[in-house]
Amino acid sequence: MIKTCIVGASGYTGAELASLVQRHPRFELNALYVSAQSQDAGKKLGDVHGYLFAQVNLPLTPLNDDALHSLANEMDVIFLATPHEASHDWMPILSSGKAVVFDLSGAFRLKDQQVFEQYYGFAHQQPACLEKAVYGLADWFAKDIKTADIVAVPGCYPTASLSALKPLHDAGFIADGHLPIINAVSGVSGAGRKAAMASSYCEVSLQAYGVLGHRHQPEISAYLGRDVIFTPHLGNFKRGILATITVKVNADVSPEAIENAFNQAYKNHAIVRLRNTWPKLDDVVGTPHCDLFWKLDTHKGYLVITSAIDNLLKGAASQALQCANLRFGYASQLGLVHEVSA
Ligand SMILES: NC(=O)C1=CN([C@@H]2O[C@H](COP(=O)(O)OP(=O)(O)OC[C@H]3O[C@@H](n4cnc5c(N)ncnc54)[C@H](OP(=O)(O)O)[C@@H]3O)[C@@H](O)[C@H]2O)C=CC1
Ligand SMILES: CC(=O)N[C@@H](CCC(=O)OP(=O)(O)O)C(=O)O
Repeated sequence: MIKTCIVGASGYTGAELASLVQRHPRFELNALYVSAQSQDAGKKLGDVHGYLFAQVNLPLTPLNDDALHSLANEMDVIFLATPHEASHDWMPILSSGKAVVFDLSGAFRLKDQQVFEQYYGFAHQQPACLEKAVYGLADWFAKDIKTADIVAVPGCYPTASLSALKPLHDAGFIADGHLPIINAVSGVSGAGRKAAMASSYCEVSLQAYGVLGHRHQPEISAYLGRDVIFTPHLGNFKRGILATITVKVNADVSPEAIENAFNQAYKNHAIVRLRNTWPKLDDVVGTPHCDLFWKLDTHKGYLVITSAIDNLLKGAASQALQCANLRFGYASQLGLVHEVSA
């Protein structure tokens, strides 16, 4: 069994990861960590998150310097479900041994350090780790993930957006001079578990935020290979992201060609489902899937695509596990979806 630990296990994505690893046929959940100051220190994870009651009984251990140093050689896999700053600071130690590190934060996704500082508000000081980090968009970068020692698991909005746009960009269908327009709504769990005014129950009402300045815009652009307009919205529901994306396509692009491009991109990818109707959040929440559906206006040359994911699963925890599966030589969906017989 592959020895696995989760740092930041009391948070929303960390708890989902614990649940997935616990049920996985090849990974073994060995330890759960929280910060040295954690209010949840010493509690069982199943007592903190009721849905894991009697399922995950490991305690939440405060992480100290000694543990940090030993994890790198004791573990085979370390999942970091921690704030960007903590992942940034700890990565050199955690990645210095045999463990492969899968970081759910944004600390190692953007290769351009100036852009990183502009969007994350602090200077990147781990250039060697940044150089080694591979972007973990599992259904697109499997070849690189299979040999990586550090995997930067994508953000939730970039996962929804790139899954929809990459087949079109790579096929050369997107018209030059037109930026894809991404409007996406996320549930409040995207903001994490800690209390904050903006994500407080009575304060949340459907609203755009981070307009023309959200850190996921450069992430989407960097891994798509072209600029985009990205507008996130916060919705008054707990989980899920629905992204509606409008793209101007070249004049000769037919509905059949688009269908073909999506079919080619996702054949043998059980996690991405090409739907025959507009996906709803309820179709994907609690699942590792990304659901896609689209329609082309052949007269105007505009394509509208809808992409739906669970932000805590395909947008974070289950995609991290897809990456770990790939890295250890398994099918990316192992432990995430059941095989369907014909
Ligand atoms: N929520 C989402 O939809 C997504 C989140 N992400 C990213 O994943 C990471 C985790 O997100 P999420 O689970 O939502 O966050 P939460 O706020 O829910 O959880 C954060 C976890 O990290 C721990 N933590 C906080 N501060 C520190 C610290 N200084 N050192 C060590 N541990 C710390 C917390 O425990 P404690 O405070 O008890 O120590 C908690 O276990 C973040 O980087 C986030 O940006 C990525 C994609 C989607
Ligand atoms: C609703 C909400 O607040 N969502 C988060 C995105 C969560 C995510 O994908 O996390 P990374 O920070 O790891 O990129 C936000 O907009 O900041």
